[in-house]
Amino acid sequence: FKMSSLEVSEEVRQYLKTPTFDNWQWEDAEIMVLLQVMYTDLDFISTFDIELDVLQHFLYKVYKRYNNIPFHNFKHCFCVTQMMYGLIWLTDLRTKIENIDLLIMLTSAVCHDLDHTGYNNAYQINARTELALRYNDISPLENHHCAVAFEILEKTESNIFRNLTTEQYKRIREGIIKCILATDMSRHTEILNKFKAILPVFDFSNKDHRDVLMMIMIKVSDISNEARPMDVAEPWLDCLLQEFFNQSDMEKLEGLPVTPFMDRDKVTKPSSQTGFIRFVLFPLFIELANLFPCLEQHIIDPVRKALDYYTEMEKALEREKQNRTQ
Ligand SMILES: COc1ccc(NC(=O)[C@H](C)Nc2nc3c(cnn3-c3ccccc3C)c(=O)[nH]2)cc1
Ligand SMILES: [Zn+2]
Repeated sequence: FKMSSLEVSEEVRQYLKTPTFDNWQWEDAEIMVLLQVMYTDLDFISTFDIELDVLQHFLYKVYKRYNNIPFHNFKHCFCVTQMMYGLIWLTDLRTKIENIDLLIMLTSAVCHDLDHTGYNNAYQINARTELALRYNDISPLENHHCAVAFEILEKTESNIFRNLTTEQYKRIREGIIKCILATDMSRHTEILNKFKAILPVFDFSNKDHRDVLMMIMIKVSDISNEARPMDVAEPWLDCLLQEFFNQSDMEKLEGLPVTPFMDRDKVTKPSSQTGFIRFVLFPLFIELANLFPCLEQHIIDPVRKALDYYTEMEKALEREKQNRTQ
């Protein structure tokens, strides 16, 4: 199935800018074209002199370097990139920050989980894997995702930045490293607190402020499944738990410490989500909505609905358990 970017209707181009976009309706080949459309519709092709065949080469190399695992696969890369793309349009960010920072944000989202193996940093460190050894236990996965991104960009035929100045390339490389490394959830509180501290005096002309905002935006995009309609979000939770259970099964086999929220004998779907939404998702989304109030209706209201849905499911499970024990 070959869908050239010319065949994407105006209706799909508009739908692609909304957080309700349903990734499950599209095949990988179509998703490749939708990613291309994002670079085109943000005017990156003309602004940064990106040749279409180089962009296609880049996206194809990226596609090949994502693995066939339940959650951190190419479809996740698309969801994160599509959410980032939607946020850029919803917040009208193009009028607030430079194009080169938008290019950094979109490209970071595309590359942010490259060659993820389905085993998180805790596993890499506990199992003393090659990645943990190579990166001295410091965000081994995120360092690897970023290194793979620049391996792809080193090749002329897939280097979408090849027509930029050395200065521009240096700035893009610094920005992509910052954004991808920020997706390590062990740094969640550090980054959120930095953002909270500058919010009252946020200044778009301050580079440090923009850097923190870019990290917050990729973090929001990365864990934003529950901001999507339930029939788009729920399958993602099944995929996530599948990957988590694969890891905890392996940890049990290898006698390694097991993370509680990954243990199939301890986790239920509602229990993993109600805590995550209340203590991780809401605080993060609320801070971003403090800067862009329009996001309240687009990403906070849907998450409130998701919390109600999982809270109800949790109560139903509780009632069922009590009936069984009586
Ligand atoms: C502070 O570090 C954390 C905090 C929470 C979690 N994960 C959870 O609480 C549970 C398993 N739920 C969850 N985790 C999620 C979601 C989306 N991404 N995501 C995720 C995936 C891989 C690694 C980390 C996270 C947060 C989601 O909708 N739910 C994982 C890491
Ligand atoms: Zn991710």
